[in-house]
Amino acid sequence: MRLCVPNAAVLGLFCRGCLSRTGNWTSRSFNSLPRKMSRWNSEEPCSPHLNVILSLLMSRKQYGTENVILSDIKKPPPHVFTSGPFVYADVLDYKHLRELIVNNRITWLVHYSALLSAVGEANVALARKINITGLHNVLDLALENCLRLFVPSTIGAFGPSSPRDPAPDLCVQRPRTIYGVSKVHGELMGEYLHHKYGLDFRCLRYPGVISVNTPPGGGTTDYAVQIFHDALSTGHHECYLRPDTRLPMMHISDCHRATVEFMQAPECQLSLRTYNIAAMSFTPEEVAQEIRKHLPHLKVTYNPDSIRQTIADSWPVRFDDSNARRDWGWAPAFGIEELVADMLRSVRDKRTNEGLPVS
Ligand SMILES: NC(=O)c1ccc[n+]([C@@H]2O[C@H](COP(=O)([O-])OP(=O)(O)OC[C@H]3O[C@@H](n4cnc5c(N)ncnc54)[C@H](O)[C@@H]3O)[C@@H](O)[C@H]2O)c1
Ligand SMILES: C[C@@H](O)[C@H](N)C(=O)O
Repeated sequence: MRLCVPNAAVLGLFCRGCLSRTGNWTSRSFNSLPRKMSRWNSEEPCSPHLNVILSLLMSRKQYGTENVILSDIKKPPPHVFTSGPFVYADVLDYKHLRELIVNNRITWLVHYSALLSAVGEANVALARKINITGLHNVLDLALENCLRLFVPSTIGAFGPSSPRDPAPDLCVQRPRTIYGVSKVHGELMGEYLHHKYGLDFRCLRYPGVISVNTPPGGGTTDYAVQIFHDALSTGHHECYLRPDTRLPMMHISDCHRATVEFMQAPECQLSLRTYNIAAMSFTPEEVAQEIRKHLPHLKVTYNPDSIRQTIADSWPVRFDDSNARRDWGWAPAFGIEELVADMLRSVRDKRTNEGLPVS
């Protein structure tokens, strides 16, 4: 049995076997790297993405190393490569994806590959290709091979005309980014194929995900990861959002647990195919204040970037996740205090292990 988690802009996992029947999960990440990640990704060509890597490693613990196949178009770091099956897979290469699914008897597919919000605006044609054409490939293959398919959506699937505080599961969705448009398209296509052909499509709208292993991927919420690295290196963070910009956020371990719990939930418990999940909402100033409880010297200056500020201003400030809580028992473990303490500990350990100074 194998679970495959393709990296939809983040993760690609293939899973051998059906979780519900066998308890085995195989994951693969299908990550295709935009040729021009320019200002966001340039210095981290080989870094693991938070969601993908962590999810994969944890999934492997739970479902068996050989049962989760990770994939990407980027070379993985050594510890990922040696942790279990890893294959090259481009979400735009339909024939190769099909070969991987057939040859490995994949039963679950987690599709993380995508270009995120800010980098998508910088390269709309590529974002359209990866986020929409890549998704169509994955949907077709899931249907053809009776796979259970997970595709993450995002707070970015909402726009300025959506209710923002809180945003419910079902409401007006008119996002103003190609990223958001592609995510709404994914939600609707998956739900259509579920209702028309019985595809076991499952989708969670993630808040901004925070992890020590996640390098900036060109998202609007990237600052909430970078601030921890800056706090422990230079002690100064320059934020590209205004200090009062409130956005929903989540610790990676809650994000991963939500995904696994949702994938394991019996179909009869699901009243929706796309759910919001929430944990906390904070502003740059609030997270800086919480960090200062541990590192009083942290200095934050603000230099709003018009593209990312406009995107953030169009997104929800809070998510209503009451349907996920009611239907399949979703409950986050991390609030802002726990998140900040854990991130500072993890970033400190990472820097120490890499021989870097810690401020
Ligand atoms: N990180 C977050 O805060 C967040 C929030 C909400 C939703 N999500 C969703 O989670 C998923 C992962 O996000 P992330 O933060 O890890 O993004 P990321 O930018 O860090 O990773 C994207 C991955 O996609 C891969 N990729 C790009 N083109 C590909 C192709 N042609 N074939 C295969 N792989 C390709 C890249 O190599 C990269 O590893 C995305 O679908 C994103 O929309 C992320
Ligand atoms: C929110 C999410 O989808 C992603 N982190 C972004 O900012 O684009």
